[in-house]
Amino acid sequence: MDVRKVAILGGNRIPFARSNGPYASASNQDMLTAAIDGLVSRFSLQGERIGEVAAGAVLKHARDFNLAREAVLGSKLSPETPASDVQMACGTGLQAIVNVANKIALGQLDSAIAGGVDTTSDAPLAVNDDLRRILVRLNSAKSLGERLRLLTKLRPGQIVPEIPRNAEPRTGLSMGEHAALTAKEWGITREAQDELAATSHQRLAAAYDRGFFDDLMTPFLRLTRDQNLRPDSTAEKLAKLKPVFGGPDGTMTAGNSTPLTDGASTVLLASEEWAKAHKLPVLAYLTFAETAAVDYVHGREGLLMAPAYAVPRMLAKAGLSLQDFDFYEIHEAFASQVLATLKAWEDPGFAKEKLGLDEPLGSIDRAKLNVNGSSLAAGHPFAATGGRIVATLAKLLHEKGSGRGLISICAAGGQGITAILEK
Ligand SMILES: CC(=O)CC(=O)SCCNC(=O)CCNC(=O)[C@H](O)C(C)(C)COP(=O)(O)OP(=O)(O)OC[C@H]1O[C@@H](n2cnc3c(N)ncnc32)[C@H](O)[C@@H]1OP(=O)(O)O
Repeated sequence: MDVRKVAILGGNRIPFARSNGPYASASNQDMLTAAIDGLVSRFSLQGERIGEVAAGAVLKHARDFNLAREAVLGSKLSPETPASDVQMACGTGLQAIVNVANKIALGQLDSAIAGGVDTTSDAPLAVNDDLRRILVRLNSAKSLGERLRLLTKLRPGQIVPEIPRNAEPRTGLSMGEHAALTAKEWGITREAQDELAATSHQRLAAAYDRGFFDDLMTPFLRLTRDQNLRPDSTAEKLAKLKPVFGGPDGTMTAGNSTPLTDGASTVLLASEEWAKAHKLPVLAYLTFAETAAVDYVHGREGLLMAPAYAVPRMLAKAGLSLQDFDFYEIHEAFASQVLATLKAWEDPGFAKEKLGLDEPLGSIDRAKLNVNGSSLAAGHPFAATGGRIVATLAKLLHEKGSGRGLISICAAGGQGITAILEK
């Protein structure tokens, strides 16, 4: 069977909002539907039966058991468009894109929309296990007596809801606390983290100023730009913030960590034939992808270091070196995570002991890293980050007219997902 090329035709996102800000009353469904409808109007897809929509959210209400399908039904796409949910923590958006890309490559789909959404404002609250069991049984109780018997089992302590923590269930540590351990292990300085964060804000602001996002974004609830963006960020200003992870001597602050964010993103992918039939230019092709997972539970590796393993595997399959790229899109979960990953790739010991390589991957040209800013400035609505990055990189390659870009995204659960886009 011939494997077909997978074309990226465009992306769309709503501006990202800070948690409990302008999108506080919006649900995942509202935001994902808006991100899909932005693509629909930009690419004239009203009533179109797309091959498949794949999307997901990290924090999901029970009512959203197939969030992607509900968003399709709320959108202007044909209601005959199939849809499925994907979950890989912060890798969700890119995993959804890779899933449909593989189906396009195999000829199972001609067109697809993939993406993700998250809201920490509308996070689902869980109820105590005992209370849940009682409520489920109450729902099917056959008599008043049975209902009363069940209600007498309720205890006041069971009524308090459980608020989801941004923490790893197997260690109890938050992602920030995990990242702080890795920052210490790799000797990542506060200055380097603040410098990276300031650059992210300055580059995102410059990209807005030159209209880069004009055809990648649809305003939502009156927000027209990422709310977290502070164009006047400098390393000097960031140096004044107090540590939030890693104790009083920690190097991680609210400025060099991603904020809790609400938002959604989508990407339109297709076969070359479908793109041609719809007279749509191809921005870039998705050519390789890889996933990796690390054992952070027993302390063998840092929670967010899996991309450091996925990238060398992907490069080996692609026959490329780390330096063979025009753009590097490394998701800035925390500035320290990006810097630890870059340091690992430069380290001969890591190459030998962890990757089984004779030589380290080497360093990258930092001028090519996150050239239009990344998650520290834009914010990070977990599952929406993959779509933001793919849409940004595809457009960068289209503007350049040729070249290759590398994507690297760390995810909770000790996982990582990476991809290569080419023009
Ligand atoms: C999920 C996966 O699978 C993988 C991943 O991506 S891991 C990453 C997941 N994401 C996270 O874990 C989110 C981590 N972030 C957080 O928990 C919170 O944002 C945080 C604890 C870091 C900070 O929360 P907060 O205290 O509410 O932040 P916030 O009030 O906005 O900022 C604190 C201060 O810093 C200042 N500040 C923030 N950014 C700044 C900047 N760029 N320049 C100057 N000042 C800044 C704010 O103005 C504020 O100052 P004041 O106290 O004087 O008002």
